[in-house]
Amino acid sequence: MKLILASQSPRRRELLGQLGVSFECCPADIDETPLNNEFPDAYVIRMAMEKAQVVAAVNPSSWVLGSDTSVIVDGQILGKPESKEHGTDMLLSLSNRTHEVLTAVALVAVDESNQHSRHCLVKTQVSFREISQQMAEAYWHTQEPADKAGAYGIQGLGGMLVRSITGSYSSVVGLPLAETADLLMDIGIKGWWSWPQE
Ligand SMILES: Cc1cn([C@H]2C[C@H](O)[C@@H](COP(=O)(O)OP(=O)(O)OP(=O)(O)O)O2)c(=O)[nH]c1=O
Repeated sequence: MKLILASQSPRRRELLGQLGVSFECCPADIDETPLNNEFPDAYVIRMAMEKAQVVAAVNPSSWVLGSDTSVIVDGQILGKPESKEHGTDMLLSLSNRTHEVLTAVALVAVDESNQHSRHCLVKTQVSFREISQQMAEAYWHTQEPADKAGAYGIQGLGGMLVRSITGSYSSVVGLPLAETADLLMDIGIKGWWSWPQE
């Protein structure tokens, strides 16, 4: 069965490519507003499922992979920043402490009237150095934080903010590779681990 990545994120495309699977991309446009009092775990799983479901609905008999990454601090869900002030405030709220990055991955397939699905949730702890107001503003002006949850990118200039990480690096960047490979193996999609050895 065909695999479709329900994402517009170049990082997710690159990460999924690292598994050596064949896939197409189709962005999923959904409302990413958390529900009232929605717990972070439930929120990211719901987002990943909805992204996969909207694309699966118009692509029957394909497996569709949706994913969502959010930064959690003091129980608050930090998505992507909406303005410079929002972005710098987000970053400063992460200064000199540890936060959690949650990434959910969902696989959905629709055939006739049945929906098949499975998902996983990966939690990673990230500890930041102290960040000054001046540093937060300078980082905002690099344009790197604008499209990233928590207003930073561990894989870019934002890497110098990170003192330590416990968990999955690829999950922080947007797609946990080991866990995604587990889900794909489970539905029989082959990656580089199945390539011929000649
Ligand atoms: C914390 C962190 C997040 N991110 C990114 C991963 C996600 O792409 C993004 C969080 O937003 P998401 O809503 O998870 O994803 P997206 O809108 O970029 O893509 P799509 O919904 O189409 O799949 O933040 C990094 O690239 N580096 C980081 O260090």
